[in-house]
Amino acid sequence: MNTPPALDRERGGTASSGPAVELERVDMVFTRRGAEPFKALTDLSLTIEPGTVFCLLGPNGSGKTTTINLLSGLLEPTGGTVRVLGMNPFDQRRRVLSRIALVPQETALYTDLTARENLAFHAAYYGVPGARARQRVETMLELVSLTERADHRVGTFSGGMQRRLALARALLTEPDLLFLDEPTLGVDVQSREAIWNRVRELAAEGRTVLLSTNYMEEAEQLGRQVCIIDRGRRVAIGTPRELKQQADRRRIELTFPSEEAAVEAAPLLRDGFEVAAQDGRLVVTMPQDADQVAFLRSVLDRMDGHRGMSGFQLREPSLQDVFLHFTGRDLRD
Ligand SMILES: Nc1ncnc2c1ncn2[C@@H]1O[C@H](COP(=O)(O)OP(=O)(O)OP(=O)(O)O)[C@@H](O)[C@H]1O
Repeated sequence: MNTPPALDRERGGTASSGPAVELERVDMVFTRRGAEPFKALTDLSLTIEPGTVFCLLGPNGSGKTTTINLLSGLLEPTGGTVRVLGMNPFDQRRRVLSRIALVPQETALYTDLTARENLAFHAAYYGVPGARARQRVETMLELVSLTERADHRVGTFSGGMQRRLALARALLTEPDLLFLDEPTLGVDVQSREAIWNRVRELAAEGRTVLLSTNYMEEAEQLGRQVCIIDRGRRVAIGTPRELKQQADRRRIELTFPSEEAAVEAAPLLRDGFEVAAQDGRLVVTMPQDADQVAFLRSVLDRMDGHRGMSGFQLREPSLQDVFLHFTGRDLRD
């Protein structure tokens, strides 16, 4: 990027009533001399509505960064169409860049400069006028709780603090659309909470956020919509709730005072139930179309008279179960 994109919203105006992002049947094949072509994305379609948080959930190497690079105009798809705020990001890169912000995995901060200097430099580069820039820098430092460390060199910051500063930098220019590539990878719990809260606020302000992650909890906490990708293909898309309904892994957990008590009770359910003993619990998986109440009753009937059982809980499927359901593998494999 040699010339900063102008921050002229009027000039960059587009039909803002449509989706913030649209990918339609996108393929991305990388070719390198002497190597077999590699298909990083296959037939990927998704739509992101404005003012929402959209999570792209997938394991390492599934194509999340490639997708973000296509949306930022850094790559041109080898098939299909990509539209960002109604524009083609590869052909209209300057206009798209004036409306979006990208927080890549590598934060690319100036480690010899202080936090405040990093932000001031970025604001100047993007042409934010002086007085406005000074005010925005202070507001952003405050927002990511780095005011007290504002005059410390960034090289002395933890990974989580650097991530927070990178997010603050991205927000200086008040983008309509943010791409966050695994924003909490390896960060401490406080920074993670701060980043999550900020992402929620961004959507509440009407901005659109695309966040890539391989943490299911993050997708569940933040995503209005979640798209699960695996090996460059979309395997499922929907709200966390819709995805979990499809996963069909509702379970009843029976609790026991000890591992031995659980193991001892397990034979009562062996016949006709899918049951596993885990850390002082028996986990009984419900068949797809089972009526919840009738199923619970039949499990408890079987356990009737078993003195050791201390309680039970109904467990909804997790996004981990969803991934397993659609791919046959664990997300962490
Ligand atoms: N320029 C490139 N040339 C060749 N292959 C590439 C290129 N960029 C990415 N890939 C390959 O495409 C696949 C998807 O990579 P990508 O970085 O998009 O995955 P990711 O889901 O973001 O993973 P991670 O969480 O590890 O960043 C990987 O197998 C990667 O090696």
